[in-house]
Amino acid sequence: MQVSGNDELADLANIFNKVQTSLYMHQQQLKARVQIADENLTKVNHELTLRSKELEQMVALSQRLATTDSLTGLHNRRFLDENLGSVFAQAKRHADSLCLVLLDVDFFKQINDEHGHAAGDVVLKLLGDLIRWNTRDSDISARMGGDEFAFILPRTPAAQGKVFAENLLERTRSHAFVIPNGKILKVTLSLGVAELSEDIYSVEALYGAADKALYESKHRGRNQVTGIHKNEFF
Ligand SMILES: Nc1nc2c(ncn2[C@@H]2O[C@H](COP(=O)(O)OP(=O)(O)OP(=O)(O)O)[C@@H](O)[C@H]2O)c(=O)[nH]1
Repeated sequence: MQVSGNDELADLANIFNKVQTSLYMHQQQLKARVQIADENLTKVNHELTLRSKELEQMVALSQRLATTDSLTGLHNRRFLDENLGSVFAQAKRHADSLCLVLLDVDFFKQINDEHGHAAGDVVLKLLGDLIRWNTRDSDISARMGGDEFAFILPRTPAAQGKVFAENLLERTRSHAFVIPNGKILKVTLSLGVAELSEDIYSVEALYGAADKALYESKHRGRNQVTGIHKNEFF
């Protein structure tokens, strides 16, 4: 506001101008503060996004670790058990075929006793690699503990399940297992293959059948595959 003269009106105009200037400065300061706050908020948002991505990755990693066998890198018993229930229910509902295969290394205790626990571990790890190379992505392979492994083969009838097990046995027995002292070991397996049939109503019954077939392979002299269908070995 233009100020001229020296009367009360001029005083008022001077006061008005001072107030206006002060308001303007306050406004500029506020603007600067808002801008800083905005920038800080953007930084915090960015940081939050990074942190939540890290958290997601950590959750995924811990889930993977909880369902992975650390020695072989295959799935563990927990993963297989968690999945068998739903695969079993789906196969029953859609009348699909399904095989459960159980595998046990022959005379594994002898390998440990003769060559040491570390050599036994190497054999299990190499067997894990053979298993990984010889199973389909749609199948589930797991180390159940010790020298025992299991496989869920969805949409697989008994005859095909047996071929899968026999191929794995053949590849294992023709493989040279090199242990840390440089020696080469030959390894054989016993396997049991159970097919889901009308007389099997539960996951436990399917396990029981596969276990019975595996035991039969051991009983018949190991280094072989036994199938079971409706309580008959084949
Ligand atoms: N190296 C190693 N050995 C293990 C591990 N877990 C279990 N074992 C050993 O695996 C051996 C399993 O032997 P068994 O299955 O009882 O018997 P086996 O000698 O394989 O005999 P059959 O199965 O009857 O042919 C035991 O000596 C266990 O101590 C492991 O993570 N690493």
